[in-house]
Amino acid sequence: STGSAAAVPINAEFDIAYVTPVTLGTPPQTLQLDFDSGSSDLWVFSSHLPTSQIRGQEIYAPNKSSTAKLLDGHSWSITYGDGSGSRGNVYTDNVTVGGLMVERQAIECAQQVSSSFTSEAHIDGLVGLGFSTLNTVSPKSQLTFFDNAKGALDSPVFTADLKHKQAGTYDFGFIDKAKYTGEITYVPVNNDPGYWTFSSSGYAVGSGNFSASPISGIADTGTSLIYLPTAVVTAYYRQVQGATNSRSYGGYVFPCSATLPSFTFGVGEARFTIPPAYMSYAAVTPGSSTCFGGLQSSNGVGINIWGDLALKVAFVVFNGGTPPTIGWAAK
Ligand SMILES: CSC[C@H](NC(=O)[C@H](Cc1ccccc1)OC(=O)N1CCC(N)CC1)C(=O)N[C@@H](CC1CCCCC1)[C@@H](O)COc1ccncc1
Repeated sequence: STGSAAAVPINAEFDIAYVTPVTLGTPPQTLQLDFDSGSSDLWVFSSHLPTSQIRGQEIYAPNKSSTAKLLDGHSWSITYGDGSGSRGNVYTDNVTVGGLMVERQAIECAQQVSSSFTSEAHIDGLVGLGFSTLNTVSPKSQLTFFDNAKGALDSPVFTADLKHKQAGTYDFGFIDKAKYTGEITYVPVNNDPGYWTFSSSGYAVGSGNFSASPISGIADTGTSLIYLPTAVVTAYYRQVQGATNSRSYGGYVFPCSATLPSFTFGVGEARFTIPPAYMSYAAVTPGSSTCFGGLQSSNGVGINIWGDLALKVAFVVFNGGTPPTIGWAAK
């Protein structure tokens, strides 16, 4: 079997996250979920949430689904890198993504979400696509949608074709040759503790020379930006007039009028260049002439992260075979 579903940017201006329609239960309840290769819980806004924590999101009501079953005595609680979090109880039910159905998928129903989730009306929950070792359900941890689907897939892979300010796709079980050009460069994945961790072969700032120093980081569809070591980040912002690392804004900012260099990263012999226009994010406050950089330091995060900003200039194959690998191709 295979599946294919749209990845739609939630913000018309900046690609800060992408959501994908997912149907849950019988009769089907459709929610817009953020597919996140940086975590491994499938959780949703639910009928178990206080209404004060729901502001425009769609909810999943297990008691309205004839195929929902309570996973008795199980709970979950998760905190993300940006400090947001949620927790609740667990049901199993049918979950369908782009024509691909998994029966008895653990659906983690939120009983509490942090304020940043309440204020993000476009995200009704997450589908974790990291390795199942990261799943937070207790006392028995649960499998991700991908791990549950894997055995039935034509090939044990999913691919991400994210785009700038337009809908892309997540495909499951097959590699669509129409979505990329040239060859796919595969590199090893270290899935301990459970991220899609791979080694980039180096980077270049603008037209500068390529620095061939390996950078270990995670391929993370659930993170908007790129978080890399300080040496890389300072080399980049040294080329940006008026750039500063702002404590108050929590990262590198610069005048929105600044001329930005492109940023190139390597995967094996392959090279991927992020154009200058993609390297600036929202103004720090609406209407401000100070903009937030797409490249930030990983110092405060603890791991290097290749988020949507890097993923959207490539076609990426998450190969869940043995051993797992990750493939990057131009498009
Ligand atoms: C440095 S990990 C920060 C990262 N969260 C982001 O990237 C959020 C995404 C977002 C959220 C809500 C609206 C719009 C965008 O966006 C921003 O933080 N920003 C974008 C906008 C920009 N102006 C400021 C910075 C993050 O926790 N991801 C996790 C998934 C994420 C959680 C929040 C909801 C959306 C999905 C996940 O993959 C990585 O989990 C961990 C990473 C490292 N150790 C532990 C966990």
